[in-house]
Amino acid sequence: MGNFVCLSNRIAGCRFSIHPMRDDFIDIITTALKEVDTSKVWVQTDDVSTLVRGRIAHIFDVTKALYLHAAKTGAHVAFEATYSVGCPGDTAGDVFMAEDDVVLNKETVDSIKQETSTKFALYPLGGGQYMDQIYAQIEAMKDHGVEVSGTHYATRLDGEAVNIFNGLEKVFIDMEESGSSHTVMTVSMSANSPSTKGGKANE
Ligand SMILES: Cc1ncc(C[n+]2csc(CCO)c2C)c(N)n1
Repeated sequence: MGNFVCLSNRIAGCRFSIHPMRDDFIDIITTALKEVDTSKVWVQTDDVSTLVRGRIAHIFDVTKALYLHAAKTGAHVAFEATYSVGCPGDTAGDVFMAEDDVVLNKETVDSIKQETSTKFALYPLGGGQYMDQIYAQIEAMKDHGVEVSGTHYATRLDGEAVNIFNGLEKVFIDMEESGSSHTVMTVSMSANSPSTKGGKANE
C-alpha cells in the first residue's frame, strides 16, 4: 500500500488460502497466482495454502491483489488468512525484504470494485494492554469507509475490498509503530456469496 510509510524492517508474513466455490477453482487460483507480481515477497504455495514473507507493504499488496484477481471472476470466493509480524520464534530465513515500500500491484488492483464481507480478529501478543489496543484499532477501521460491527471473537467489516485491505494494513502498521512485540491478525473474507449479507445460515 503506497499511502503509508512502513517504518519497520521486521519480517511480516501471511499464510492464506483462497477457496473459489466454482468448478474451475484450479484455474481461478492458479491464474490469480500468475497475475500478481510477487517479486517483492518470498512466496511458497502448496496444496493447502500460500505463504508470503517480507515487508508489511508488500504482504498486504500481494494478498489484496490475489484476493481481488480471484474475486473479479465473479465466483463465490472465500479467503482465510493469518497475518503475523515480529514473531520471536521466527527465523531470519525464507524471506525477501525488498529495498523499499513501493508496491507493485496497487495500480492494477485498486480500481477493481468488489463488495466484500469480512471478519477480522487482532491478537497483540506479549503486551499487557491488549484489549485497549484492540479497541483502538476497531475504532480506527471506521476511518476507511467501511461498515464496522461487533460480533463474537471478531469484528465484521462490510464494504469495498480495497478499503478493507487498506484499513487492515493500517492496523498492522499502527501496531508496529506503537511498539507491539508480536502481532497476529486473522482475516476471513467472502465475495460474491449467494447468502444474504449478515444473514444467519440457520434462519
Ligand atoms: C492462495 C492459495 N494457495 C494455495 C491453495 C491450495 N490449492 C488448492 S487448489 C490449488 C490449485 C491446484 O493445485 C491450490 C494451489 C489455495 N487454495 N489457495
